Amino acid sequence: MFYVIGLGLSDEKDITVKGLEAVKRCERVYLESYTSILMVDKERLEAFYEKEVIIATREMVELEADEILRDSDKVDIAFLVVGDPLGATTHTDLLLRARSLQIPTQVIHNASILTALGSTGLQMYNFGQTLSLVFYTETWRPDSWFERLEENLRIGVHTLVLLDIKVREQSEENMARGRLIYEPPRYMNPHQAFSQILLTESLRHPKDPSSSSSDDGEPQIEPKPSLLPPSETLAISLSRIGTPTQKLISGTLEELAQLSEEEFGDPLHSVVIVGKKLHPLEFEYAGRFAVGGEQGGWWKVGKEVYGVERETF
Ligand SMILES: C[S@@+](CC[C@H](N)C(=O)[O-])C[C@H]1O[C@@H](n2cnc3c(N)ncnc32)[C@H](O)[C@@H]1O
Repeated sequence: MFYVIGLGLSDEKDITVKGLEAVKRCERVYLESYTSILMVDKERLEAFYEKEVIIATREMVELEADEILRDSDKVDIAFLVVGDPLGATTHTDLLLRARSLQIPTQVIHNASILTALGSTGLQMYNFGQTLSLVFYTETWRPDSWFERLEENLRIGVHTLVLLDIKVREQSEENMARGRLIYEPPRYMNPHQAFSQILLTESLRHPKDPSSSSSDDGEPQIEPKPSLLPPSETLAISLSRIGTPTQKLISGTLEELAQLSEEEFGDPLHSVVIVGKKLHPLEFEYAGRFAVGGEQGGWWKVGKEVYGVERETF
C-alpha cells in the first residue's frame, strides 16, 4: 500500500492514530520537505516513529517518483506531508502515478492551514479564492494574484494569502557554475507580504493619476478606484497556527505594514485580507487580537467603512 499521510501543523504528535499505525507498518517513510514545514526536525519524527525518515525534495518527487513508489505493491510505503496532504498542496500526481501502476493507495487526512484559519474567527464559507504570494525581486514581481484578490473583494469575501517558501535555492553564481550549493531556506514574513501587497496596490492604483497620464491630447481614462485602500482595508496575519506560539494580529493594512518582522516572529505565516461581508461575530472575535487594542484601526474601520456593529455579550 502507498500511504499519503498528513502530519498536521505543529509537531510529531499531530499525526492521527490511523496515520501513526500506518507509518509503523511501513518499510520506507518519506517526508515531503518543500511545500510546508513542521516546528520539529526530522530527528524528532524518527524518534517518535522509531523509523528512519527519508527527506523527499522537490527534485526527488518530480524526477524519482518511481523510486518512491518502488515495491509499494508488495510492502507498505509512507509519504508524509505537513498539514493535509491534499490541502493547498498537490500530490495527486503521485497518487495517479501509483494507480496507473496498479499500486493500492490510501490518503490519511489531517488539519490544514485551510481549516485552521478558523482561528481568526472568520467563517470558512465566507472565503473566496486562495492566493499565493511569491518573493518579489528587483526585476521579477509577478502580480496576477492581484486580479484574483480584486475578484474576491468585489463580492465581499475574505482572501487567504499563502506566503512563499524557498528551500534548496541556488545563488545565480552557483547555478551558473553548476555547483550544488544551496542557500539557507527562506520563509516569507508578513512584514514583506504586506509591503509587497501595498507596492502592487500603489502601482495598479497610483495616488497621483497625473503621473500615469499622457500629454498627447487623448482623452484620459478615469482610473478605477482601488478596492484595497490601505487605510480602509482590514487584514489579519496568521503565524505558526496550531502551534504553542501561534500568533494572530488584526488591523488595517496600513497598520500591519508598519509592524517589524520580529513582531510576527518565526515561520510559518499566512495573511488574510478581510472582505466587506464581515459578520459582527467575525468582527468581534478577530478584534481580540487587534493591533492598538480598543483604540486600533480595526474597530474604527470596521464600523465606519465595513459598516459592522460590535456584538455584545
Ligand atoms: C503550500 S501550503 C501547504 C499547506 C499544507 N499542505 C496544509 O494543508 O496546511 C504552505 C503555506 O501554507 C501556509 N501555512 C502552512 N502552515 C501554516 C501555519 N501553521 N501557520 C501559518 N501559515 C501556514 C504558509 O503560507 C505556507 O507557505
